[in-house]
Amino acid sequence: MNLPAGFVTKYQKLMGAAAPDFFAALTGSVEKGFRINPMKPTTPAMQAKMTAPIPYSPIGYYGKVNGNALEHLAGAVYSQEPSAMTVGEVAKPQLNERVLDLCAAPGGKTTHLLSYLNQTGLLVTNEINPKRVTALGDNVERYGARNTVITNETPVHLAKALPGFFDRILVDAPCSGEGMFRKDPAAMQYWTPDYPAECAIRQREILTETVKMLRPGGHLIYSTCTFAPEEDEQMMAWLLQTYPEFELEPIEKTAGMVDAKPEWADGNPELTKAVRLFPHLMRGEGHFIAKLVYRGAEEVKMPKLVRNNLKPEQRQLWEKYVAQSQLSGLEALVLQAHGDQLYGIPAMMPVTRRLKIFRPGIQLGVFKKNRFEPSYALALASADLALPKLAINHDQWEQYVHGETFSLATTEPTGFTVLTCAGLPVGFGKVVGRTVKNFFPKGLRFLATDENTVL
Ligand SMILES: C[S@@+](CC[C@H](N)C(=O)[O-])C[C@H]1O[C@@H](n2cnc3c(N)ncnc32)[C@H](O)[C@@H]1O
Repeated sequence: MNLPAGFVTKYQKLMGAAAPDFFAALTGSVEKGFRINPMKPTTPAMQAKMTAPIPYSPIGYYGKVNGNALEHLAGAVYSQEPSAMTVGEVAKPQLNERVLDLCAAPGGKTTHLLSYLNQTGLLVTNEINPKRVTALGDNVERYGARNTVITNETPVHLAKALPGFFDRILVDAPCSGEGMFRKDPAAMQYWTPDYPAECAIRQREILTETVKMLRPGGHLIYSTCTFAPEEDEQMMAWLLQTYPEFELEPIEKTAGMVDAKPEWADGNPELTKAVRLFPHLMRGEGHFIAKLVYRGAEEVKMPKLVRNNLKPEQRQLWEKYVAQSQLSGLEALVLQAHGDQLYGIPAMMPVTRRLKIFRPGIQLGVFKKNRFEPSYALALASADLALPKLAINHDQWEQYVHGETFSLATTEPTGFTVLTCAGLPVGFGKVVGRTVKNFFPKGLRFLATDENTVL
């Protein structure tokens, strides 16, 4: 791998004696990792893989997972390079907080935040790019979140709609991606000596809107996967100068993390509280993270919250399904029909008419003529819900994800049933006697074999 010449010249100066080690690491091999989803059961295959814990994350492990494996498709594991896991650990929300992940696709940090919210509070997860928001939706659905609203908005629009609203905001900023050179060498093609300064302009615009959305005492976590001081220390120096009501909070440094470098910005010693992750000092690709607290005093009046909007006949169909399936655990959600789709909206979500909402909550199912059909998303979010469940083996799971109808050894109660494999909910089937009709989403079907689904 040939690093861009301008990059080498710049970092020879900045890194000094450490430059050869830094460059050598950037041309070395990529470090892989995965997180487990604490809201879902751990399968034996996961246990067997969880041999090398990541020291700074209780849910992170070194190693690679297969995207076709049962555990990945059922949202029990998430593939994430180890240094990216520091962001979720630093951001770590408290239960019941209102959290915004402003630059969220494909959802690595979002799923990490969800692990700590544990179905409480509210996560508004936003992606500006309409193409990338789909992947975010898929990952949130697989993860089984019931407390999440997905928006497809600009920071400007969000700040207008939700001023002073959030307890915690993560800005995992679009950046020059120098920490991705090893993982994705194509990132080097975009790099020019001016690129970090161009990215910094956009980051300042994003942060200018972000600060408007925090409550007094709220936390802002800013991260990049680049080494460029313009986007890291200099961005935080600018923020502290421009918004004196923000203070940096210290981040604990372990496993090779080092203090951020005031000498790469305005010399403000406070900047050492932020953290740098370099690939020659730790097992990961590289990141910069800063955590700030907002000391402003002005409370904003909380907006009106979402309300149920079901028509009487829709309510009846839903209540009939709840009674038949003895479903419980969703009582806290606000129910809204959008067309024929039923959504469960987190109760802490305000009414925001002007926002582009990609998914207003968890999609619970569809109203069909005279009946309600539960959704794939509900099955994936049902690990801790009371619903009819039926254990299937791995061979049956392979048939299921291929879209086949399959048979059971015994007659089971008729109706929509969450199928579980190795304890993990994998989707709905409709049991009729000894036959399971297939409700695995058509767009996700694939030919699974014992070989291509090994975790
Ligand atoms: C570093 S990536 C996010 C990675 C994500 N947090 C994760 O962990 O999977 C930055 C994201 O910011 C988005 N973005 C680009 N320009 C933006 C802008 N002006 N405002 C907000 N987000 C932007 C990009 O589309 C991209 O998805």
